[in-house]
Amino acid sequence: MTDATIIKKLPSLTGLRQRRNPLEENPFFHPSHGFYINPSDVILSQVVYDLSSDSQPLVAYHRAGPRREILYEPSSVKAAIVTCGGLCPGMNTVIRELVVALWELYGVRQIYGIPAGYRGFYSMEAVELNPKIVHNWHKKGGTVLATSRGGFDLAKIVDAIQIKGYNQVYIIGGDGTMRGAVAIFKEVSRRKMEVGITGIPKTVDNDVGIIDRSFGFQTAVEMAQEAISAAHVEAESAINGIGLVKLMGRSTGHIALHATLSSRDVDCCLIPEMGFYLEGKGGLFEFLEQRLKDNKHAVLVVAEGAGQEMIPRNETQKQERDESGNLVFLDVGVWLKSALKEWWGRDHPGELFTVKYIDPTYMIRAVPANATDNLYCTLLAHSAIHGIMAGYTGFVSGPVNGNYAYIPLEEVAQAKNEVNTSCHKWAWVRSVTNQPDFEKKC
Ligand SMILES: Nc1ncnc2c1ncn2[C@@H]1O[C@H](COP(=O)(O)OP(=O)(O)OP(=O)(O)O)[C@@H](O)[C@H]1O
Ligand SMILES: O=P(O)(O)OC[C@H]1O[C@](O)(CO)[C@@H](O)[C@@H]1O
Ligand SMILES: [Mg+2]
Repeated sequence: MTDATIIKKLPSLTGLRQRRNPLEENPFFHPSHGFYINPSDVILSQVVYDLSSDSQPLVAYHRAGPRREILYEPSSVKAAIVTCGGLCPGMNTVIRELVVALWELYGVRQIYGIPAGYRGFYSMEAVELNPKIVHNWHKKGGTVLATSRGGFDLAKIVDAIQIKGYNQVYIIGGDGTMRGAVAIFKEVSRRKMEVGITGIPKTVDNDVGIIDRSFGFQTAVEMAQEAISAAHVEAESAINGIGLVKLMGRSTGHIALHATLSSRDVDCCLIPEMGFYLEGKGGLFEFLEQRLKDNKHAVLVVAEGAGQEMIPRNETQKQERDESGNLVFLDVGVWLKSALKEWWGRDHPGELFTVKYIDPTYMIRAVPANATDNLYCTLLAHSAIHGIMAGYTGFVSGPVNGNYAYIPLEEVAQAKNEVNTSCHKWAWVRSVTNQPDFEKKC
């Protein structure tokens, strides 16, 4: 650690009295040396350095985990848990583990689920939760609490937190949710309320930055394999067959990229971070023409956000947004399928050709988390609880270089994890598929 190390400070509650962590007395834990995390323990944000270049300051985050001293008297805790945005494998596991760990580790007895996302704070009755109620939730896809987009009314939400007396709020959601959580955290601080606010990043697209990856992502990639295999079988069993699979990924192509690398059946992977074009030298049609000549079939994987700028839109479609304000996308798979058919009919009249389009969109996210993601969700929930019990607020827990860290919420809300098309991973995709370097023309 050098003088140039920047340690990302976390906001803390100030009006509560320090007390011993009740884990000390918990019959299942025998806190040994090293069990508690020192407030001075940090995780470095970067572990790869170029020693030949000028040294940059090191950036470090506080390490997540139980603290010897905490700020809440467990019997005074009234916790609220909310899930917002789209579904993601593992949401129920996070809820379950928050409830079970608050109850079992810290002895908290007042735990409430807020139904249907942010709007639920002020428009619906909260549900009382305990370990019995949530015991098998980790085996279910979706979120038992229900979720929604939109409905973010800051004043009403914070009023509800104040009136109901919640003093710990666990917010599970994606980038939009995290931006909302920042606003709640700031308003709660402005009103001088002693309420811990923590975000648990959820995004099947894996588009949240700083953390290594988001929960549910690996499950989604695994689920995508079935669609790609089916597309491959369909394409192989036809004359000049093309299997086309559209995968989630609004503005990032992580699912498409990882599914492509895992499958090895994919001939071309199209992602939002890399523009592509259809006609002419180096275009998609020329590439597919050659693949069909060589292999008699081809498999295309396209992320939903890819090629959006090429799809013709009417004026209404140009303006269309979902309840949260996200642009509504047109179906790139449907557009691509029709463009492929038009191309083949034009350039190869009378020759057999088939495009089988598979859209497993919701099937890859509306499933329970796999074993790896379930474990990950558990560690996230535990980290969040330990942090909030210690009095931190306005933070997010997540793995940074393999270790769990507490990251300022504002930083996470702003950070975006895009596929870096100049890095090794994308080069690897191109070496596996041998697809064109569309960037040459784009
Ligand atoms: N800038 C913002 N400020 C306050 N609230 C926001 C903001 N952006 C989005 N929200 C709210 O956050 C919630 C979830 O947002 P959104 O629907 O964009 O999903 P998300 O959290 O990004 O998850 P995902 O994109 O992974 O499905 C919604 O209730 C929305 O109103
Ligand atoms: O149809 P919904 O629920 O709005 O969700 C669709 C979006 O949610 C995500 O799964 C997460 O943002 C995106 O990949 C997708 O565009
Ligand atoms: Mg989002």
